[in-house]
Amino acid sequence: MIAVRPGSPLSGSVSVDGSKNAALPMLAAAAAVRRTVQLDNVPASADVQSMLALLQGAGWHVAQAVGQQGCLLVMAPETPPTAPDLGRAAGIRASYYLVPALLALQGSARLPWPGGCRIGERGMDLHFKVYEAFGDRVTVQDAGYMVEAGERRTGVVSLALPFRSRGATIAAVLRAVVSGRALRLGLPNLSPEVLAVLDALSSAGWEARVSEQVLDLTTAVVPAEIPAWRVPGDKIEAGTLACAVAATGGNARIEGIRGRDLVPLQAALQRLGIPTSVRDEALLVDGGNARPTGQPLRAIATLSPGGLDADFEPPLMALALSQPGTHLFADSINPGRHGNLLPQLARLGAKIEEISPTECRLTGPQRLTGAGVEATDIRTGSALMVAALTARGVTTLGGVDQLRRGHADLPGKLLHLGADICEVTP
Ligand SMILES: CC(=O)N[C@H]1[C@@H](OP(=O)(O)OP(=O)(O)OC[C@H]2O[C@@H](n3ccc(=O)[nH]c3=O)[C@H](O)[C@@H]2O)O[C@H](CO)[C@@H](O)[C@@H]1O
Ligand SMILES: C=C(OP(=O)(O)O)C(=O)O
Repeated sequence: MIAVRPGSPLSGSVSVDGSKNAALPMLAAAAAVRRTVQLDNVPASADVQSMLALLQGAGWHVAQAVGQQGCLLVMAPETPPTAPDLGRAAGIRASYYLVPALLALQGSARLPWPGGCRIGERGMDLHFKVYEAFGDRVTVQDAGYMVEAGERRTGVVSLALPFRSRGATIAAVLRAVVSGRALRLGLPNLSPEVLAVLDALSSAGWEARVSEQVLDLTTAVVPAEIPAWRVPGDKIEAGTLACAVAATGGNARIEGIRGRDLVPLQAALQRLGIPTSVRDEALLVDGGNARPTGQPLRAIATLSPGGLDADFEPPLMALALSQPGTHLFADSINPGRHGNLLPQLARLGAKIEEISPTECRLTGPQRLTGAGVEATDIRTGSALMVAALTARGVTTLGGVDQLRRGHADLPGKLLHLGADICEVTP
């Protein structure tokens, strides 16, 4: 468990780790290109460890660079292992990113339904449409699904998604990579995580052109040198730390980010009257000079390019509890998220009006009181830590394994900024 008590305003500098949600598809992309790839800034979060174990279980060799934390070499197997071990696939959502690499390696991919955060129904129908567009055969069973590679074909594969699914966009891109075919994908997801994969592939012989409506992927000259990819800094970890700093009225420098990934989060903080700026890959949060506006925050999760990532919504909700105004929150992308988060915030005394299972409204500032709470998913855990920093008394957070799935050490980073936080054994 983690125990959190309110204390002085957070201050100082802290660096974020690489993004878990960018590292996962980048590792799958490294597997899909079937050549040695170097990846840097790979976070040590539990889901990333599971992905590495899956790659190794399927025959890839993963070598840790000596003395360089977070720097890995991913090397493709010549032949598939006789008994692949994909036992951890049900534990993470992103196991589905491995389908294209497995098709290239062994002609089929049999996987359990993806796990990850329990935040509502999480379909794979669009992934299956992608594979069928490439001529693959998909079979679904109670426990999971199987994709079998169709006959080798040539020519451009053209399809349009009905909505901008991040997972289905990555599936289409990586399936194109392993088949060596060009892709024209309508209504792609253009989140920083997808763009990070496209950027990485550009150093491995693929060229992507994107507009809001279409993603075109074509082959280009394959460079001889080993592609070296860098996982972008975790925008969600940075946003969570920014909310924590702002909630305590502190000033801090959050390093290791790309400014463009944080624009929607900065817009939300600005609306609340909390000044932020980006300089030299650092987000500066000036909570000490906040001028609360009392304006309503509208934190609506969206898959649209440049919109608010769903994973920013929980820490913003925790912050908004301390900010004047009536604030609205919605996440229809992850329909079970509010069902996890709201009851836990209620244990701290938060009064939140549920308009529907995916929309809610709250009026701040509210006085919270420490209590025993549970991290029922990654972002519920991190949001509860933000809320606990302003709650009177001690908050104990259980379910820390959930938190660690997404962040190698979020409590350590808060501690570094001066939070009164420690691990306790119940
Ligand atoms: C590992 C990872 O990066 N997870 C992120 C990813 O999740 P995830 O991979 O679920 O994101 P998608 O954009 O693919 O899915 C969005 C929604 O569409 C649904 N859907 C998706 C594909 C499909 O074939 N059928 C279908 O119904 C999903 O169940 C989900 O409700 O993006 C979410 C939205 O930004 C984030 O909250 C998650 O943290
Ligand atoms: C929902 C998340 O992850 P996953 O999709 O892997 O469950 C998350 O990162 O908050």
